[in-house]
Amino acid sequence: MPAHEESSNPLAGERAHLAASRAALRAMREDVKALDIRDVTANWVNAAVLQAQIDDRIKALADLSHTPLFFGRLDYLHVVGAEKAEGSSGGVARNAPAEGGGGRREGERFYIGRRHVHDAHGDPMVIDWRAPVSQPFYQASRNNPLDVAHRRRFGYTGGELTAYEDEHLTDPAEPEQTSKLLQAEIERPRVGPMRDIVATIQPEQDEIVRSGLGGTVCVQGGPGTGKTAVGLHRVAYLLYAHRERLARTGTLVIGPNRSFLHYIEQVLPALGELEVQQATVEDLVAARVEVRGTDESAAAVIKGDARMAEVLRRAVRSHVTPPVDGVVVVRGSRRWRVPAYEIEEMVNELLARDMRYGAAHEALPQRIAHAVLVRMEEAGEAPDDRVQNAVARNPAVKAAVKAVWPAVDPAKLVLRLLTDAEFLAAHAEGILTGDEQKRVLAAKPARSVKSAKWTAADAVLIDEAADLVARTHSLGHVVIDEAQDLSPMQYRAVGRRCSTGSATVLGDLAQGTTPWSTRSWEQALFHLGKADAVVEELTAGFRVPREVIAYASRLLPAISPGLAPVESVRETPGSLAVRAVETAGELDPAVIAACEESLRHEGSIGLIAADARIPALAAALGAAGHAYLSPGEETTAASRLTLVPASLAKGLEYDYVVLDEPAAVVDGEPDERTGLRRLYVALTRAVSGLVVLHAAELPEQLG
Ligand SMILES: Nc1ncnc2c1ncn2[C@@H]1O[C@H](COP(=O)(O)OP(=O)(O)OP(=O)(O)O)[C@@H](O)[C@H]1O
Repeated sequence: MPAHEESSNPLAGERAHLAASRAALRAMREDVKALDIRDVTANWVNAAVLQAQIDDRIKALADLSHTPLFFGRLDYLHVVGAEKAEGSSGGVARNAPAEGGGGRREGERFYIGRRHVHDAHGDPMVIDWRAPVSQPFYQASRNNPLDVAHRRRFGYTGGELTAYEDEHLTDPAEPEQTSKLLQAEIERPRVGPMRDIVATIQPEQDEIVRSGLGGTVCVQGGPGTGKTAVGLHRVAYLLYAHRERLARTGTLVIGPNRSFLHYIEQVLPALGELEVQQATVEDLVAARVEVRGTDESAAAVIKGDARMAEVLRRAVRSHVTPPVDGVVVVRGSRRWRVPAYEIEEMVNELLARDMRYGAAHEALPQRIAHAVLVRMEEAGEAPDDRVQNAVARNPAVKAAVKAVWPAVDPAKLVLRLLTDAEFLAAHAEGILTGDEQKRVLAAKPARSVKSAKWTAADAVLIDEAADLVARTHSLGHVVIDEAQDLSPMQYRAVGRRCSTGSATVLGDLAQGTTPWSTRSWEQALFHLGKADAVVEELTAGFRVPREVIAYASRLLPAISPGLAPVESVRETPGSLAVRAVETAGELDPAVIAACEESLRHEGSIGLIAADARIPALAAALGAAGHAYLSPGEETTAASRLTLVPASLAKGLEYDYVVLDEPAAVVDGEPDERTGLRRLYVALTRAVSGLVVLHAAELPEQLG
């Protein structure tokens, strides 16, 4: 396009670049589809593997009509060095800026989007937001323009490019303004699953997203500060910057429950990342036993306490017994004897090493066999490796190992600890008080691993024991969302899944609602095995309107003294209404009326209530002819109302929230502080408006 056209009608110029980029993406896809792999693959296994990779690539190259191919543009002042321009996936979109009147080519222009697109010559048309050259799109400011003369943000309606917004960062005459496109993005109604925020990541969020793979980052942030969004974008970034390594080692996102995982599961695919596992902590540890029971909270707190790790370590090690007799191995006409004291030395040496119990169990027969071989050599024989292996498998050696260092079954071990008071006492001595021991002992001891009613906390203990026996496989990176709710033992379970990798820990101390919830991030990171992690804080709120967050923040002194309230970026006057009804009987009709009022607006509606109130409200909604969804079910334009038990509200958001009877939400928890925290979570789910309805008195802390 000629330069004069660009300057006289910028939108047309940008649309032309969009159309050309789309055509280029289509061509890239066609190229991959046309690949003929028959000649390059030697056998059908290779062919199948290659074909699967090609299919993934075709999927990744799809042009999604509702996700804009690019959302920003940077015009650099100078030519960008190759090392900065190149991300791990190769080239970058580099176009010469339209030549001005003098036709002088200066810096370079980059279009920034979700993925890399190049034209038929391999020249880039759109560059990935994760490439180093894209970072100034998020970070450049008037104070520090990072060599960017001109930043442009694009606005879309449907799939159409309809608006743009310019900042001339090096022009002192241009006044500073907040971006209307950012504001519009934040206020866009929230129908459907969680969306990516790639076009509007804020500078302090970007810093966390791009922090290196080597280190663990912990983010403390109040409701709606973008912790979940940041964690998911960080995975996408790491997969871009370290794709090969992470493809080998794997990545995992941990969330509090299934409905939450459903809510977030679309974000990574929208960013082109399909290979990230998602699970709850229960999913991770429940692979070994089926969880069918529940604990009293006092028992669960003790089982989740880090001291249990030491009890388990002692219990596992207690299986090692000093040898009484030596070993006599008979081979042919000869007998070889390894005396007890020598086996004891081997055992002591294995105990002194930082070795898994099971690995030592495997090593001991080889050590004994080696001692036998030494004797054979001394006697003039010339045994080889095969002889050593044969000796290691000799029944006498096996019997000795069984007596000295027997195999340990993790589930059986935990079952014994939880059912055999003497066994527990022997290993918990000096660690758990007598009272604590009584609390963890099962009321109705099960006979077998199969018949036991394992609880979630038991499964974590078994996982710990299993790790003492055999090292748990570590992934390359793990993101833990709503981390404040994990027990120390759960942190350990997650920590061993990233022992050789790194983690992103996301949470809010004020939203901890488990009896064992995190009191300080330093402690949590210690249990995770990442004590050297940095703790960052996010304070700008992108969800909850100012009035609503101010109301909810009245609870902070009671639930998390010392935490600063979130600074909302959203001024929405009239977003909060608190209404009292005279009698309990009037509550349900008033709640239904408030839902109907909210339904008149665009966007999703969440009716949040104490878990115990859900059946009554479900019936009332039904009687009034309103269909409703459960949390995690996707809202659509046709079906926008979700009935949310307070216990499942964490992490979710709705455009309009109707909150039923706060006192019942508080009373639904075992203690007042947990109740108020649950209420804080419920009060902070609304994007546009919150209506609080109550027949009972409001908790005084809200007063
Ligand atoms: N930079 C941003 N641009 C646009 N929207 C954003 C940005 N950051 C966060 N948001 C939006 O704000 C909302 C809240 O984000 P998110 O759920 O990640 O917050 P959170 O800190 O995890 O909240 P909670 O503590 O309640 O779980 C989401 O709708 C998210 O898309």
